[in-house]
Amino acid sequence: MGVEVRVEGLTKSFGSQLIWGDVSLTLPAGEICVMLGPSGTGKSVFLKTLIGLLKPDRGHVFIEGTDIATCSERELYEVRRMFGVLFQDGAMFGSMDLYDNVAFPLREHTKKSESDIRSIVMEKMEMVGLVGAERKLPAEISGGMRKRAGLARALVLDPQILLVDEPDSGLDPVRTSFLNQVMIDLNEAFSPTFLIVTHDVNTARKVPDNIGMLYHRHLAMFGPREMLLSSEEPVIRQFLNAQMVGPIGMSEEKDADELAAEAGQELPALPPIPIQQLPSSGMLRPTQRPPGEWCREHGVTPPPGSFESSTVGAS
Ligand SMILES: Nc1ncnc2c1ncn2[C@@H]1O[C@H](COP(=O)(O)OP(=O)(O)OP(=O)(O)O)[C@@H](O)[C@H]1O
Repeated sequence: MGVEVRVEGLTKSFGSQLIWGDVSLTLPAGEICVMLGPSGTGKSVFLKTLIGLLKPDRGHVFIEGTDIATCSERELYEVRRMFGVLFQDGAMFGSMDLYDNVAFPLREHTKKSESDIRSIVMEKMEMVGLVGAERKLPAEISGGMRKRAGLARALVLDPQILLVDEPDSGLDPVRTSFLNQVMIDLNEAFSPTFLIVTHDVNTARKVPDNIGMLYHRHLAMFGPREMLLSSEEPVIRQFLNAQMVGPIGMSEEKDADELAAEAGQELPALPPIPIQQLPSSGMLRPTQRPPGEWCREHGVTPPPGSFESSTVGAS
């Protein structure tokens, strides 16, 4: 079962460049969260700070009572064992075949026998649909397979928190959907807490329980999927609907002239909220809420057509 990650007042700069300031949010135990944001807003920096690879200037990251931001190297080493990380390019060792790549954390961090390692590696390879490709080198397989191999490797130490950096980068929409389905099924089976960083609006609209958005050096919003998909907040609305009209410009923020030119332009209506993607079992995951529940509980009228099966693919 996954654990909660509580972030309080987190601030990170490089020299005089503030990346983001005063970020507070809670990744609920066992839930799937997505972090969005225009390029360069510090999503990867956020992931690296959560796992202690980067030190924040201020603030805290609490995981089961340990503050990653201030703990000792020894405590950090222990807490890191709870994490599985899938980096953007899969971060495979080019000279090792997939089997050895996936076995690597087990050989590094445990004293397991080679036969135990074999059964764990093969179990994870099966979960991600890579049985038969064990002896391939990373350069011999497609980008989608490399991502799945990276995911298998992130799983071998049975992580309670999975951080996934842009699973869709370099993948076509069909392979992205397959990879999303693998992550949803893993969450159903083991309930690790997921944080997925992505640009892919389609993934953000259909996969997570919660969505966050970094913009203009702060966390613009974080909350349940239905809250953000029904939000009229201009930045959230523009990004989640991939529109050009709104405060976000090519170089992050539009200037006064660009915004003045847009004044009076009618914003397109909010599209329907799609049904959240189910695991392959067709049942709700343990932390998944029925369609429309958040809207009903909060008296929010969702856009027309929301939660109808015909909107499953809407993005
Ligand atoms: N180690 C570092 N030293 C100095 N600056 C850094 C470092 N790592 C990242 N940055 C800067 O932090 C900013 C945010 O980078 P980051 O890669 O987190 O953005 P991102 O939102 O993940 O972008 P993208 O969506 O394009 O991947 C960038 O301006 C980057 O140059």
